[in-house]
Amino acid sequence: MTTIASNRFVQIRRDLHQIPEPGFQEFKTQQYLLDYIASLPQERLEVRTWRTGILVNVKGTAPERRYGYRADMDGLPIPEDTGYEFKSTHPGFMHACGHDLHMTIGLGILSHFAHHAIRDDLTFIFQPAEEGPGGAKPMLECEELQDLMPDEIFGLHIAPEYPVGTVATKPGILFANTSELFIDLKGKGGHAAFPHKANDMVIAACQLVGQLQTIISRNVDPLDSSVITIGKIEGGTKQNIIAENARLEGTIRTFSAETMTRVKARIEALVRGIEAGFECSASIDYGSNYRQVFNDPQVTSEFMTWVQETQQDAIQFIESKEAMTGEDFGYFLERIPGFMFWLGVDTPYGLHHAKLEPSENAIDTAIQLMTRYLTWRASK
Ligand SMILES: CC(=O)N[C@@H](CCC[C@H](N)C(=O)O)C(=O)O
Repeated sequence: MTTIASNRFVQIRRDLHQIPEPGFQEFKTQQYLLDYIASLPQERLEVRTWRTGILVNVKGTAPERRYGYRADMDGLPIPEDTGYEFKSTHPGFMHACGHDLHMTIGLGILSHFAHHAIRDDLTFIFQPAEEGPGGAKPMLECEELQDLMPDEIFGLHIAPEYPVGTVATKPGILFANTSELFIDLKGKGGHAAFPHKANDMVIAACQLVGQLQTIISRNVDPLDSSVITIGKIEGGTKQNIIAENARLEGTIRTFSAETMTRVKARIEALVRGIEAGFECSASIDYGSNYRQVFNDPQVTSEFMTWVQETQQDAIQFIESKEAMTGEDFGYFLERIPGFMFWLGVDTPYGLHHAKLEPSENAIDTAIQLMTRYLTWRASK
């Protein structure tokens, strides 16, 4: 059964779920968050905005350190297919990666500390554009954050495969290095009946998709997990017109920067080969690149011990493996020690799926866990 507080946060989640917006266009989302934050006791709060992001300084009573908590804000271009009564009101867009829960949990933790002062300062970061083009790196560098820069920072990500009440993380690398991948091919269009008078880019693109996978299977150490996914392929305009242009859109995942460099070198070699073989021209754009999410070993191990020794009644802890997901939270952790953890939300469909329905019972679990953890840290 959910408590009165959690019913309130369940409603907040449902409100946010209905207004998913793309990166750096989270205008309604930002306003909703600001309105809620304005409803909290203001004596120890200082609120700043940066583009569509929000920073909230919660002043401690006798601060010795500053702890940060980050939640991402943006939605995904996925037509929602859940059974929710509170479906997205933005056609073609959905919170399909749990950012509605991430923001709600962030508000819940913030609300707790707006009502219950602790010794140390807190910086809450509501960050835009995690799914792309990436808000963490520019937000880290923004003027508004500099005097609120935390000494340690924490975040979470929903995990559909784990039951509610599960927290999973590990010291060291948790998420992969990522690079987006956009390849455009240009040949010569023509009539479908006269292929010899044209230069078909559909067939060139199809050949390239297959060749790209040889990088993972033939050029990368099988023990050094890496991924190339081509998520979208476009080419042509009509069934009886030979395609002059084709476009591949994908993403690369590696656990080391060196392997990312190696993979990109092979991509470029294969694309040059397609140009020569199909007498076409090609361009490659790597879009946004994210650092690996590297959990500080000391801080993370201490958190793991604290959870297992003090929260065992409410939390089942799992030491997780690395995952090939990306998260630009990695930029925060590159500069500030801290960790990210998986939060179980017990749902059959996975991240980025149109039917994702994370359990709302996880909201209270996460709020309780992080308010207890930060209270403990600020009393040590
Ligand atoms: C947790 C999660 O799903 N993160 C995304 C991050 C996307 C990074 C970038 N836009 C890319 O596509 O590489 C993921 O896809 O892992």
